[in-house]
Amino acid sequence: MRRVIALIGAPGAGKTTTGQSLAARLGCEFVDVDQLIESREGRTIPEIFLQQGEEFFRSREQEMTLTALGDGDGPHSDDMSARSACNSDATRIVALGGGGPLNAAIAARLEQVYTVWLSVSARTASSRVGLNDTTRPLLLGNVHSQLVRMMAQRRPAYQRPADLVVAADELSVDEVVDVIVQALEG
Ligand SMILES: Nc1ncnc2c1ncn2[C@@H]1O[C@H](COP(=O)(O)OP(=O)(O)OP(=O)(O)O)[C@@H](O)[C@H]1O
Ligand SMILES: O=C(O)C1=C[C@@H](O)[C@@H](O)[C@H](O)C1
Ligand SMILES: [Mg+2]
Repeated sequence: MRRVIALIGAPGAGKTTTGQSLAARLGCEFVDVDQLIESREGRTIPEIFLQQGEEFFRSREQEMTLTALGDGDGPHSDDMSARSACNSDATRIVALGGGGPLNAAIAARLEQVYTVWLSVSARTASSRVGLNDTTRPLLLGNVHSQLVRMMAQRRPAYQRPADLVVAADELSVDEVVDVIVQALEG
């Protein structure tokens, strides 16, 4: 049976970067849900928010996330341009969008896969996304204060499904991958 490892956490936590690196280390498939949505929609996430609003984005996010987290037999493989080359189809790494775990259907599915919460402080997240980020519609304005508010609100949704919590403030990408691999082997 296919093993799915889901990476969750705030914007800037490192889901995409860590997911790519973990997939390379394990030699397996990688899917980034944000990239999948952009590729399926043929436009960027800020464009989707601007043109059709957050509600539309969230419904696409639910659909794409459930597809990515699916049981491995779904129609995912051939048309997921965001996946990386892999030499094993036993495992798939899925990096969710930052808001994915707030959705009830996604939260339920996260209970059935191995979920890793990349936990960082708002300070770390804002230094990583940059104070003038324009690619994340929910952070427009004061990035740091938006992240403080968002992360306080989301903490339970990240905590609940997590099989592994990686406190990633002080860790390099390689070190985060080491922690995950050790937990998977342990
Ligand atoms: N452990 C780390 N140490 C230092 N920099 C990191 C680490 N993880 C990620 N980064 C850097 O932080 C930035 C944000 O990382 P990334 O895009 O992977 O975050 P994300 O969780 O996918 O964010 P989003 O939810 O917005 O997609 C990137 O520039 C990345 O190189
Ligand atoms: O935190 C969020 O709600 C979001 C994070 C990004 O990954 C994107 O999914 C989108 O910008 C929304
Ligand atoms: Mg990302």
